Amino acid sequence: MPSTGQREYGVLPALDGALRGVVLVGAGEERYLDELARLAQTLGLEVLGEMEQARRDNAGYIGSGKRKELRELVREVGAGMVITDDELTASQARTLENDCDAPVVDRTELIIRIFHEHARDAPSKLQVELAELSYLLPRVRGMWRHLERLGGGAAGSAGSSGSSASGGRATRGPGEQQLEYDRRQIRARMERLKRRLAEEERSRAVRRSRLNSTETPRIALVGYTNAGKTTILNALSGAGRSTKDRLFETLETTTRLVEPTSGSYTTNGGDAGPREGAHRPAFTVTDTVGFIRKLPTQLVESFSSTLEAASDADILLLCADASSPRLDEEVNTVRETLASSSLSLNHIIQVMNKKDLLSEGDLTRIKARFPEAVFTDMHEGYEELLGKIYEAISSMRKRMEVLIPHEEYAEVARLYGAASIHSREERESGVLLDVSVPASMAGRYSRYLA
Ligand SMILES: Nc1nc2c(ncn2[C@@H]2O[C@H](COP(=O)(O)OP(=O)(O)OP(=O)(O)O)[C@@H](O)[C@H]2O)c(=O)[nH]1
Ligand SMILES: [Mg+2]
Repeated sequence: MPSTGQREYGVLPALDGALRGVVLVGAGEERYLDELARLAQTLGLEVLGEMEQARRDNAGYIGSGKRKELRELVREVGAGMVITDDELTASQARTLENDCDAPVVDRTELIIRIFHEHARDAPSKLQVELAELSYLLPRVRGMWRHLERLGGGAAGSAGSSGSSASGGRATRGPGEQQLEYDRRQIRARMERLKRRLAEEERSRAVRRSRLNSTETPRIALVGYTNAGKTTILNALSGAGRSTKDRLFETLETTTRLVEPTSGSYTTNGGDAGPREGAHRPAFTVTDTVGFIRKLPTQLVESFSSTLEAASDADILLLCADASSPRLDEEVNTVRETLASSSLSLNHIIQVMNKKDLLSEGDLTRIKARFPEAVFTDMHEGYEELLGKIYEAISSMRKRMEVLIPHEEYAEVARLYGAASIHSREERESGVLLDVSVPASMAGRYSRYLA
């Protein structure tokens, strides 16, 4: 198989350097070229032009007149590639490619490529490869030509024997037999990947059940891509996870333990700080893969761990980029996706991040619309957020005042880490504690009720 410069798990060839200048095309009532541009930039592409049409054309995405205009535009700005804001069928892509005389990449392929670039751990890589193959399968015929154009003639399709990958293919394309062979190879590879993912899923389920059996409250950070979830995880836990101004920077869930003394946050007295003798419980925070509107169905598997984390969580932090011009839609995309996966949304804390990018006027307006939200930025708001988290943890717990005899000190020690301790007082007969304990521990301590 010819070398395409792709990584070993890759299916789509690396984009040829000459194609890096692109023209974006959006058709239909819902068009989001600003977001498409950010997706393109995340891949290092340069947007040279844009074209929109309110009506979607069945044959070639945009109408035939527009396709001619597009051809002109592509030539005029010297673009190497066209990117559409919606997924195209193989025949729509072919029509558009022919008429505008440039390779066409649709929104789905673009997002899959970003996932490919950003996948770091083994499960993410498997999921991305599966997505690539399921995208490729119905497009095998067109792909030969498409891959060749994108990869500068060095295309090798997934699982292909490579026998027809050389010589003359540009004009003739592969024969029926070769196509059937390719499809069979792709399906076989997909089956293998699914089996491996199922194994991963089983071991993940074991890990989850182990985690779920502990008393430690679980918090999940979910939200639109680029909202600042990882930034908040780092701030709360002192983790040094990568945050970049790229879409889908995080492609794997990760869980950190936040202990009252850990992390880069400090409780410097003040109103939000705990009282004398008070002790806040530890909790775990899970960072997840971001959401996006019109999520390619091929990538749903990549979000399963996000949805799992969300459904396991006791408290959800819904993060939004408050400075986004499409704030409402982004909040709704996240809420609707969660609602449609029938999660119980008991404890939700809405976090409006990137407060520093808001004007006074916008801040006031958004506060009025989301009165319950906590506003954060890289410098402010984490104390308030922690306060809300502990409030939610307490509300899931039973508050009780207990007097534990000194000789049973081990029972006091057990409370630290698992319970919120609101106050502690040494008495002659023992330690008097005002605590909120997880419901599962309430029975154990009821014998000490003061
Ligand atoms: N100005 C400003 N930028 C922020 C703030 N929080 C995060 N950012 C930046 O926004 C970008 C995205 O932040 P991340 O924490 O990676 O966002 P994410 O939600 O984890 O994104 P994905 O993993 O891609 O879904 C980074 O460049 C951050 O530095 C903030 O409060 N203010
Ligand atoms: Mg992230």
